Amino acid sequence: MYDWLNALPKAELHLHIEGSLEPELLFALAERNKIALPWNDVEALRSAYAFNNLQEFLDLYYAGANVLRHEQDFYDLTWAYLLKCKEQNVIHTEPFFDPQTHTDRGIPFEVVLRGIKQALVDGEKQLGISHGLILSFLRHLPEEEAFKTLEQAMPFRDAFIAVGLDSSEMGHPPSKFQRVFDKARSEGCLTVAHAGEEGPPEYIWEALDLLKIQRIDHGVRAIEDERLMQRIIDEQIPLTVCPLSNTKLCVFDDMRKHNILQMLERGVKVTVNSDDPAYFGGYVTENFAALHDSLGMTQEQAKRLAQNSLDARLV
Ligand SMILES: Nc1ncnc2[nH]cnc12
Ligand SMILES: [Zn+2]
Repeated sequence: MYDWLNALPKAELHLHIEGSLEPELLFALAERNKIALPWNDVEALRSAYAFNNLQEFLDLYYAGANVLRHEQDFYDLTWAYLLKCKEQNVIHTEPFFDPQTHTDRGIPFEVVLRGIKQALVDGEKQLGISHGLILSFLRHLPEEEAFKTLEQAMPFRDAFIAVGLDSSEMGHPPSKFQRVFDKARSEGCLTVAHAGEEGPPEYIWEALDLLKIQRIDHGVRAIEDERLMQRIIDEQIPLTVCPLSNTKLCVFDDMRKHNILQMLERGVKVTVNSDDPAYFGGYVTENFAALHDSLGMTQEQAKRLAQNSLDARLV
């Protein structure tokens, strides 16, 4: 089944490029950039990948990103991810990048963007993988900081297709960023947002009504609100679901309790994605395989999920 799932043509619509930083590359970049790490070796780092919630993961994810300093580092990170896409027949990808994770450490915005974008452009030419890059704001930081980031991004407007919203969800509702998203849309950006990962269904309503998003990232808690479910089904609003992430971050305590197939059968446009594959134990194919192993996903369901990902592309 793994090989069959791997061979399915698919798009990945929810992937944080910083979350594809494998421990081996992290150590290699630390050595190249002469950065001391708090872990003795790759195995010690990997064994720290045990999380009880989103915040515990984010603390390690931001610490790991500290080894990314130069344009070439961002290029190498993105290229390694694209090679994985090639291996797993991901023919189109729409990665997020978190500029504030880097600009807050003194890395210029353009260093980050140039490295990632050049790899994506080379990936189109050399690997035949198309892309649309998404600039994601960190929601635990103030609105003002997001405005500054959008301003920094404007000279590079052609390099990305959309803005998104990620990081610590609880206590940081989409409404906090309504004005930033208004501005981004006025500049021609499409919009997506993480909502309903740990946060309540109200955050999904806000993301739809205030941020006017094209797609919901995660959205698994929509199932708690029947009126919201009806809207998502009627309007065929895509959900970018990340099964391994959801179990690693204890959104579901067991893959057998995941609601993705229940949503699929109700007519929700759900897709399968890896979120932060280096931290959660696998790329897109491993996510599909987990649904087969734990939920009995059939080949017919897998085909519909893969087709949804191709249909839900922003570009
Ligand atoms: N799953 C996730 N939720 C929120 N922010 C993130 N940043 C990276 N991965 C994330
Ligand atoms: Zn995410």
